[in-house]
Amino acid sequence: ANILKDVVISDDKPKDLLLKKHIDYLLKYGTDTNDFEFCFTEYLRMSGMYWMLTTLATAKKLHLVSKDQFIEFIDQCFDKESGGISACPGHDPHILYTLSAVQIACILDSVDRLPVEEIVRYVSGLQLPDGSFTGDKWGEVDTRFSFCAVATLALLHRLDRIDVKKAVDFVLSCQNFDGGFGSQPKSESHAGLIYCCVGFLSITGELSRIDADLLGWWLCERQLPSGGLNGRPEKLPDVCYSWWVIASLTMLGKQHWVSKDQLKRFIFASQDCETGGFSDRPGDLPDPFHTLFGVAALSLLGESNLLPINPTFCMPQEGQLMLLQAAHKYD
Ligand SMILES: COc1ccc(S(=O)(=O)N2Cc3cc(-c4ccc(C=O)o4)ccc3N(Cc3cncn3C)C[C@H]2Cc2ccc(O)cc2)cc1
Ligand SMILES: [Zn+2]
Repeated sequence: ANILKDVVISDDKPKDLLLKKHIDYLLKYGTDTNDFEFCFTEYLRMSGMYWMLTTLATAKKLHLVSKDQFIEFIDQCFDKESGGISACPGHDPHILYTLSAVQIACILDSVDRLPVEEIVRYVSGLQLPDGSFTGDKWGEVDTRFSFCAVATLALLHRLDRIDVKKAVDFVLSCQNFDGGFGSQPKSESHAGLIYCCVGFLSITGELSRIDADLLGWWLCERQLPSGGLNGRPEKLPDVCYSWWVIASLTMLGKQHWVSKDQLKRFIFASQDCETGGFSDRPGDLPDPFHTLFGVAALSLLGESNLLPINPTFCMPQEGQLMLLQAAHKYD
């Protein structure tokens, strides 16, 4: 008998969304600058800020933070020489953190305060002749960076500044026989990379190029008896995979292929009722990364009191954001 790796959810776990606790968890996070985890994650600080702000915006609590501190941080992380943005001052610029910074500026309605032309030059400079993208000057190629490139340029309305056709050809060359995608041609299918490639094809208007039924089947097979979703066969369920799989299925129009109620039960059970926040699975320590992806997945599943979130950009929908920002203006 094959040993199915899964978790058992004890009955004392939360059965609904403890939204107030998550807001308090995020607002408190990073106030204690000696906190071990806060220091350990300095190298991803810009992304950590995007994860926190997107959660607050989706919970309609953006008014609890002052936008200037975030815009100033982006300015301190802007690398004039390359036009790229780093995770924190003094670190090397990278496409991951350039996207996070542009997402933060969009959420705070401050795109006009970004060095747009320099950022566009940085991103388009990372495209290789075969259409693929490197993450930074050190040259690592990964389909994650193809997604970051088109997501950044689409948010700045500058998609015309790269060779989109070649970029699409490269991503399609990373499609596997199981319908999934990996980080490079011939790499193993993985839910996080499938999200990046489906998102990339959605932004470039080429979703019709993939076999949605074959990929939809691979994605809904990620659901386990606990209701949780894993990232690959034989792996444990994890809240962040809820987002990668559900966002991909939603973009493919097949969200109904997984059991929504069982998935919500797994996500609710992954909340920490003491400190607030979501962990990767019930009983583990929470972090801002899993807190965003737990709230974002619940938003896609129609949870009340949450703004609808865009499955491709993992940001509140444009219209909702403008309403929120308008309200923010008159605080
Ligand atoms: C705790 O160990 C890790 C391992 C990998 C990373 S990562 O930067 O390569 N990354 C994002 C990530 C972040 C956290 C985290 C803890 C505290 C904070 C503060 O904001 O953020 C935790 C995990 C994590 N991972 C690892 C992971 C998640 N679920 C299972 N695992 C093994 C994801 C990882 C890759 C990544 C995914 C999306 C993204 O936008 C950026 C990076 C970070 C911490
Ligand atoms: Zn995870």
